[in-house]
Amino acid sequence: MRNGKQRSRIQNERVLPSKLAVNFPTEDIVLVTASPVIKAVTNFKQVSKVLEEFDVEEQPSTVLENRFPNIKVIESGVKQLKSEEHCIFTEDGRQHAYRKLCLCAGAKPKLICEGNPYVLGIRDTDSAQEFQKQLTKAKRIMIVGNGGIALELVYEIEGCEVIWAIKDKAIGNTFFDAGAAEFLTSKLMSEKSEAKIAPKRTIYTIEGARKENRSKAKADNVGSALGPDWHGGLDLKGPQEFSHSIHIETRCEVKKIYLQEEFKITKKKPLAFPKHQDKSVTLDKEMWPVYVELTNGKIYGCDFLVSATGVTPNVQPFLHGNNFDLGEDGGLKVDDQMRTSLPDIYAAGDICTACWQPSPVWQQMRLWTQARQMGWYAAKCMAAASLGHPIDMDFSFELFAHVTKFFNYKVVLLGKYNAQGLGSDHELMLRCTRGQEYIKVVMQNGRMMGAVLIGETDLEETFENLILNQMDLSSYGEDLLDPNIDIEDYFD
Ligand SMILES: Cc1cc2nc3c(=O)[nH]c(=O)nc-3n(C[C@H](O)[C@H](O)[C@H](O)COP(=O)(O)OP(=O)(O)OC[C@H]3O[C@@H](n4cnc5c(N)ncnc54)[C@H](O)[C@@H]3O)c2cc1C
Ligand SMILES: NC(=O)c1ccc[n+]([C@@H]2O[C@H](COP(=O)([O-])OP(=O)(O)OC[C@H]3O[C@@H](n4cnc5c(N)ncnc54)[C@H](O)[C@@H]3O)[C@@H](O)[C@H]2O)c1
Repeated sequence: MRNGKQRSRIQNERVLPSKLAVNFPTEDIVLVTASPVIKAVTNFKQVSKVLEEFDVEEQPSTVLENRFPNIKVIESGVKQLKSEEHCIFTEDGRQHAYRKLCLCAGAKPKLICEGNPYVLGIRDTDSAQEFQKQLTKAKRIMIVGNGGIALELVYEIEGCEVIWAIKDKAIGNTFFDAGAAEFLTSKLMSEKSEAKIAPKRTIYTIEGARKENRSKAKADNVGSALGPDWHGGLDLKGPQEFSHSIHIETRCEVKKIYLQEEFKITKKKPLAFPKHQDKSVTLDKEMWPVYVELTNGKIYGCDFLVSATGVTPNVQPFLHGNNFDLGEDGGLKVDDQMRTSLPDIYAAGDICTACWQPSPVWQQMRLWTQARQMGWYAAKCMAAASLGHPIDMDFSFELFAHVTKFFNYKVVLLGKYNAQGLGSDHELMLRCTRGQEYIKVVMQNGRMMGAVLIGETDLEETFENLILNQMDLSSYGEDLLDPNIDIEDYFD
């Protein structure tokens, strides 16, 4: 790569080409993308050692090309990879040789009923706009799934009845335990129930049962995925005059979706939208385009469904003829240098499955933050490999750290925030002020392993340090969460 004539061709990922372009100003860096726009990270803020906050902005590819003259953007989807020949074929009929390649083709929504026109997925700008368009005419929709997209939608949608069907007993299972879910549900169900109660320390067991004392817990081509605040520019409003109208069906999945004509023949009885606090069951007289039968036996009519049921890595265009090792979740397995199992091919972001021995307080989640960090680190690894230099694992993989917003609360997740993989040998400590803050820490052998911080707690930096330095905190006991103790001073 030292010779300017040799080429390094890189698949998509905004961070990665710019990092390479800086490292190798005399090389050709080629960004091949199916998307007509480049997603750029803007307003980047390093909140603490590992926590980052940023916006994501769509920019024309010329912005990148003007800024880095050795980057060339090719706007065409990759339809085939021939790894042995070190080349890719794009939909515009061209062939591109590479010396090193990084695959960053993201993921696709994993829909509950692929191909059904009444089941929408949300991934990119086009699918979000299609959803918005359909919503303007919808009187009732069903949202299936209990992760990031569902949490954002149920809070944002107005003027349309929403039936939220979740597999779990509490909301937001990919981010929260039952305690945090309860804190958020009260906000969702009544924006007015903001009355503060005295701060109270409570301990939750893994099952979420409340105890007053500390206890051992038993414990096709896709566009770029939308980024933080993706709904900010969309008016998620149905045609009706009310703001929120949400009914949650817990512990159920979708059993069958019927079209109107098909449903009429079944003679099954759909339920009306349950009105707030009305326990009586009423049958629905209205006609709907689709009817959804849930595994709990209930049937609801609606205009359409949103399947917010996770993602699957977008590996398909690259598999034919290439013997990649795949992870259990279908991603391209990458090692601690972001290398796939095939020579000179790296991968980063949603498409890959991290297969290195992770730090005890890090796990992979398909998030913008990790896609950015992986893209950055993959570029470093590619550069180091070309120069024959050794490279250490990037610091950002020492600790899982994610900052986001749910229900208008700032949410910070650190380390093993849901005690993932810790077994039953851990304790949870909690401080909660309804409508204001929810703080949970996960402790094991006196060490802090993870934390959930909801609201403006100002604790992220201190907790991040405590998790990273694995200090023995046994002697501090419950003082750790005492609202009258300034914990930052404590550990200075
Ligand atoms: C609605 C929504 C909201 C989200 N909100 C957040 C959030 O608030 N915070 C957060 O951290 N994460 C969020 N995420 C997750 C985050 O967007 C993804 O984790 C992140 O975008 C992954 O980055 P990536 O570069 O791996 O993939 P992507 O951003 O999906 O980029 C993949 C790129 O590859 C291109 N591509 C695909 N196939 C081909 C091909 N065959 N040839 C050429 N190019 C191809 C695509 O056009 C795209 O440009 C959200 C996701 C969604 C869907
Ligand atoms: N603020 C944020 O950080 C944020 C916001 C939106 C999306 N995202 C990310 O975008 C991606 C897509 O979001 P998402 O919400 O679709 O995925 P997700 O992984 O966050 O959640 C998927 C949910 O679907 C449920 N599920 C899976 N299969 C199901 C089925 N057959 N029936 C019913 N439920 C099922 C899972 O239990 C889980 O609750 C994820 O990587 C997510 O982390 C992040």
